[in-house]
Amino acid sequence: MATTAPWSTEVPTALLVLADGTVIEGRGLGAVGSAVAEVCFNTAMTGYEEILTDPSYAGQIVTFTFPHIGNIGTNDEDVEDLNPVTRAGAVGAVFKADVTDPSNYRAKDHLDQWLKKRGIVALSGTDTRALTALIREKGLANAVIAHAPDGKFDIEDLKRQAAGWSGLVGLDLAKEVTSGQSSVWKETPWVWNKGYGEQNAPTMHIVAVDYGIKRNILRLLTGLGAKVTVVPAKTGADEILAMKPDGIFLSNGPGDPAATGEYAVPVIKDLLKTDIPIFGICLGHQMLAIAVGGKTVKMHQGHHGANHPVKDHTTGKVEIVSMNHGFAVDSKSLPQGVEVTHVSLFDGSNCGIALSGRPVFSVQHHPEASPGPQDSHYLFRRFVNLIRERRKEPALAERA
Ligand SMILES: NC(=O)CC[C@H](N)C(=O)O
Repeated sequence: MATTAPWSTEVPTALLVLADGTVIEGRGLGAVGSAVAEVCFNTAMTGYEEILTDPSYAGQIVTFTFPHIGNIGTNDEDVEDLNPVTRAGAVGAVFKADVTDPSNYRAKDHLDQWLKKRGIVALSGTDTRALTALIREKGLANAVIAHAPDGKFDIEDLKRQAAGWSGLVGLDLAKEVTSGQSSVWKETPWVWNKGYGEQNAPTMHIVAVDYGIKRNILRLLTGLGAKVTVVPAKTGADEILAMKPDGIFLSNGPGDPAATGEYAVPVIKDLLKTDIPIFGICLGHQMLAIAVGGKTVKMHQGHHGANHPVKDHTTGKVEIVSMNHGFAVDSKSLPQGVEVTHVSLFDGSNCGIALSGRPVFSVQHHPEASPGPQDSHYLFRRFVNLIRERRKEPALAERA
């Protein structure tokens, strides 16, 4: 069913075609061409550049519920993907309002040009509330987003492509977006009027397994005094342990955790045989849960936004967090010895686990924010404190 819209007298230059045959029209921007992916919605009001460059969005089209996207332009600093070869992130974007010229002192590029350079196909001028309502009602949808400046589309072919795509379930995308080689990360968090800093006097060594890692995770680790070595997703446990890490970090990433677990889970199981502190975020959380015997499930509409309330059962405190996941750990599947530490106050889904009496924990949400609130930054301190405890060093205050 085509939407009736104010531009219906014009020729639409972009289409979003859902697997059920729904056709949504709009104006094209960004890359010309098409992309098959899962369409989700993100409710964050800021941080579109970080969202679109989060490698966990590989295989997805992001519908922004905030109506004005692009008005602060783009810069070279707010990107979150690490691998310059894959430039992983969302493959498509849907906006309500047309993108205006950038107005911000940090802007380097217009969002339209930036989307083109990154190969992201986008559509503006559509009713994103209606699309969001549709996803909430029917669930995350497989779709094709297409942009043709002359407005010529083979709609039947687009419908076939959307309906024919097998979807994210069973898809391992971490292997597509991970770094090709190990590297040392030195950049520390952004400070007003100074920009990013550099960590040149680390006091501990963290090895971060890159399943599609976000830069701000690395910055927060270096900011707490770590040297961080980033290693590719398929690095073996022996190789990781040979680097003599004080702590091991399991990153976020795209795709189905169950599919990624095929190579990641055996490594995590081996790492769990040591007493080295381990911290996982999002995909890393899901794979840690699988490694200890739990299961993940596909969610109906996923969690993508920067205003999700989560309760930390270990302190009783509620934090407002950044989220980006379409799969979740099934709390009921977790064996004895695995504590549920965090729960979503939106739907009760699992948001964190810890292994009883061991320095191992993980969370579903994104404590690094970027974009989003910084309520959960304390989790990086919790991880660093586990490392400090093992090294018999005094703990940092959990909140800065
Ligand atoms: N941000 C992430 O790491 C996402 C994890 C996983 N791909 C999911 O969608 O649930």
